[in-house]
Amino acid sequence: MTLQKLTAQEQTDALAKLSAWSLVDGREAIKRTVTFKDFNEAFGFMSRVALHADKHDHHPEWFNVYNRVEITLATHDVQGLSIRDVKLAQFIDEIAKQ
Ligand SMILES: C[C@H](O)[C@H](O)[C@H]1CNC2=NC(N)=NC(=O)C2=N1
Repeated sequence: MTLQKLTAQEQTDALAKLSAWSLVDGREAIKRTVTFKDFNEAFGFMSRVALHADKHDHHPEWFNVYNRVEITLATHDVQGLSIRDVKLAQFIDEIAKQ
C-alpha cells in the first residue's frame, strides 16, 4: 500500500498521545527536544535512533549541541506527516525515557 499523509483528525489524535511533540510553525512536521546528562548520553541516544531509523528507512532531521538534541520528523514522500513519523516519535519517546 502506498504511504498516506495523515488526515487532520489523525494528526490531532496522534499529537494528543505524543505530549512531548509539537507542530513546527509553517510546515507539516513535528518536533521535540531531548536533553541528556552530557554529550556521551546524547550521542548514545542518537546512535540508537540512527540504527532504528535506517532499519525502517525513515530518518530524523536533527540538531545536536552537547547534551541537547532537537528533532524534527516529517515524511518527504507525502510532504507532510505519515504513520512513519508517529512510529518514529513513539520509538524516540521510549528510548529517551523522559
Ligand atoms: C528513498 C528512500 O526510501 C526515501 O527517501 C525515504 C528515506 N528516509 C526518509 N525519511 C523521512 N523522514 N522521510 C522520508 O520521506 C524518507 N524517505
